[in-house]
Amino acid sequence: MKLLKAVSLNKKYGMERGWFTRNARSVHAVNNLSLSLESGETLGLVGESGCGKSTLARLLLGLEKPSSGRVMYRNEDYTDWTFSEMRMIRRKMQMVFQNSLASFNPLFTVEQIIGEPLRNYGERKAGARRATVADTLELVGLERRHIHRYPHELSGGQQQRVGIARAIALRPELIICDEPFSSLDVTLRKQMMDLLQELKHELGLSYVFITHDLSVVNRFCDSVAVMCQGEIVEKQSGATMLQQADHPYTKTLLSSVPVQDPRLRKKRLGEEWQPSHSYDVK
Ligand SMILES: Nc1ncnc2c1ncn2[C@@H]1O[C@H](COP(=O)(O)OP(=O)(O)OP(=O)(O)O)[C@@H](O)[C@H]1O
Repeated sequence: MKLLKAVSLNKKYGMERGWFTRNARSVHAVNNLSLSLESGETLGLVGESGCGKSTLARLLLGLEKPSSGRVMYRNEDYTDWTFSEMRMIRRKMQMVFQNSLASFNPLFTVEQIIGEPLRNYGERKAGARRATVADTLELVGLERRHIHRYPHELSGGQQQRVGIARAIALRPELIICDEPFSSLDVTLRKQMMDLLQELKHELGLSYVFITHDLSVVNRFCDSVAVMCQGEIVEKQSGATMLQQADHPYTKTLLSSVPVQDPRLRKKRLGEEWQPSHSYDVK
């Protein structure tokens, strides 16, 4: 069953008319891009900085409208839906950000942060909200005592766990993760990847996972799409990608990223592996 589908998406910035934008150069951030995601799939989206990954995420979430092309959720075309029409789909599609702290209201406690989407979607009873928040905290590996803490009283890993808890509070079907663990150290990153994997099985989630880290793709993604200058230049299964990349851009990407399975790296690039150069998260 296709959960999400994008057909010939284009997003151009700087095309608006006005004194401020008149002389600005336009940017073709997403260029004739099509992709689909099956229910239960984890799709990795990799590509260098500025290639359009976050723009694509915003288009898929309906936070921005494409210049042309269509987006569909369970065969429902929501491209032209208004903000309020998007409500029911937003409930099913959530996002985890690179820097959760920046996305939290600093005056909210953990309980309020995780409870906010529940309140927005009609859960008026404080007791029921608190029970769901407590269940959700447990799911992400935080304790009840964290419920009254403010974001700045949490470690970076705990903040990301709260970001995940907020995303799953409404029990969505799809989570779009935009480099959620890039600020964490290797050990924490592995713990968080394991957590997402457990949640996937427990809650039946699908993921679009934006990352620079090819070891994540290898370990976590069922398939991977490589983006270059707003286009998907290659899409394959995660393991195949690291063994048989076709597109020259993907090969460059593979050779420039230090995180790789040492055996694959040796096989792909004919290099001797130096243990000190690897920080594989396995
Ligand atoms: N609101 C905007 N207005 C104008 N240009 C934008 C806007 N958002 C993104 N861009 C441009 O679109 C291009 C793609 O940006 P985007 O943030 O999607 O890339 P990215 O692959 O997510 O980068 P990174 O990995 O660094 O986050 C960039 O050239 C960026 O400057």
